[in-house]
Amino acid sequence: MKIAVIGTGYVGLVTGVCLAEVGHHVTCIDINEEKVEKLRKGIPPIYEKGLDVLMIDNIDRNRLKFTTVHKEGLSDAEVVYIAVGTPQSADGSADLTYIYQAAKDIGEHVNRDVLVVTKSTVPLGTNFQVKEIVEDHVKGPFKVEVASNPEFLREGSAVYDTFNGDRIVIGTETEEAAAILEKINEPFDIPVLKTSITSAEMIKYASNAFLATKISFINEIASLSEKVGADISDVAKGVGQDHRIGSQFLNAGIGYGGSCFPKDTQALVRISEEVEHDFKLLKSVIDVNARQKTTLFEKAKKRFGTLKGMRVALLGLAFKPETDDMREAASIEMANALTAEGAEVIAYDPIAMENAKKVLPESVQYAENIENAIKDATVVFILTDWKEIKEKALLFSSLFMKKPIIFDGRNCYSQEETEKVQVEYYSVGRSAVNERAIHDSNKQLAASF
Ligand SMILES: NC(=O)c1ccc[n+]([C@@H]2O[C@H](COP(=O)([O-])OP(=O)(O)OC[C@H]3O[C@@H](n4cnc5c(N)ncnc54)[C@H](O)[C@@H]3O)[C@@H](O)[C@H]2O)c1
Ligand SMILES: O=c1ccn([C@@H]2O[C@H](COP(=O)(O)OP(=O)(O)O[C@H]3O[C@H](CO)[C@@H](O)[C@H](O)[C@H]3O)[C@@H](O)[C@H]2O)c(=O)[nH]1
Repeated sequence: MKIAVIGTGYVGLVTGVCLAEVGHHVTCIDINEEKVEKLRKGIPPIYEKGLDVLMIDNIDRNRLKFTTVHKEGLSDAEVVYIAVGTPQSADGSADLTYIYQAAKDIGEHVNRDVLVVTKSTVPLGTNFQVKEIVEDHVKGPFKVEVASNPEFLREGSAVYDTFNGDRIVIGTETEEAAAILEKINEPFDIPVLKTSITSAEMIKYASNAFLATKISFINEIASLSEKVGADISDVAKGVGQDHRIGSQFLNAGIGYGGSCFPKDTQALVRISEEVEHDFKLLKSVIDVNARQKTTLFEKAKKRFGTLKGMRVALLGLAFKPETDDMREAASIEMANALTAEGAEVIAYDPIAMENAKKVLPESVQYAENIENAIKDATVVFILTDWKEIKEKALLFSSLFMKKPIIFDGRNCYSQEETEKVQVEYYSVGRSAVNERAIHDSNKQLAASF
């Protein structure tokens, strides 16, 4: 099939590349010339495992093209995917500016009957607006159909997820439109759920809201566990072994971040308000997450009194491992709080440092490896559970720091391992380790700054 994809971000690029991989002829369109220039050379502008190989392969096979000229990609396309951003507006709702512009672009440039498929996460009713805008701008007697085909990929495993998804949701007004999308997706061999457009739009928000709820729930249990002396790792394991609950998304930590959960939970609250529904549960999920983001910093404040003048190592900057995405990363709030406190921050991330430099305070310094980040530091904060950080941070802290102290926002280590290497260790939902042994000497250390 001849397919156009508008937007080459995490979703558009992965979708375009994977559709080409299963045999479709795909043109990806983006307004960002620099991005398209890179893409044409086979260089993905994002870090995503396995994407570069598939991209180059499909460019070579002439099944995948990139352009900034909408007409080039749209005039001949039978199916057009919209995968532009839907960022959070000032009032929390989804900003649909890019969606409306993409719909206008489609209307102005298509030259045949077209099926417009929305992959972007959009509020209920948006697909009908897209249809209206496209119809208002088409320059011929072309039939316009729309479909909601929400995307469930996770950053860091986006290619894998596209070929191994749990379901493909197809929301359409007609059986014909659904049949076209089923045919396109047939090679992926993933179960298809056909629904109305509105239900498909709701499935995406409900899925993200539910996963965010699981995280805030386990973080609340973690806070409680700390107070009553339970261990959240054991608690989450025991809870998750119940198949009705499931073990995934029960990792307590410094809260959820990223390009989706924060904005999509806020957007769903706004969607609810528009129909006069007070979504109390989701509002609490958001509040708990906001509080969770500050817990590690508060613990450190309690431990030291002040962090003024201290050299603090931040390990892991991306919002999660295996991505260079800094959107709503916990490191942003932490770096801001530490800098405001007067701490000297030295940061390390295996992949996200270039992106981090654009959003972290200017005073933050960057180390080229874990060892350099921690060797002169008084305290280490772990914010992203990269494999490399999990493997090295504890050992290196015990070897290279004078009095090793770690605040771990991702529970990377067991209590036993930290006890063994004599590291003073604070995590989430578990009691502190080696706290008393060196507490007093460190208090004196803090007082000397
Ligand atoms: N990132 C994820 O993991 C993920 C997963 C599932 C769903 N989603 C949803 O998918 C959508 C896209 O997310 P993303 O992270 O890929 O966005 P992104 O911001 O990384 O990329 C969007 C791209 O669209 C381009 N663009 C904007 N307007 C355009 C236009 N008129 N014509 C051509 N290109 C245009 C931008 O230049 C940009 O490159 C959002 O609605 C998001 O909520 C994202
Ligand atoms: O047990 C957990 C699991 C995740 N997180 C955090 O939650 C955030 C989101 O993680 P994850 O869901 O793995 O990453 P995303 O790439 O943001 O993917 C989510 O958001 C996408 C965009 O809508 C959806 O497509 C995916 O299905 C959905 O998982 C990150 O900050 C994680 O650190 C936790 O704190 N504890």
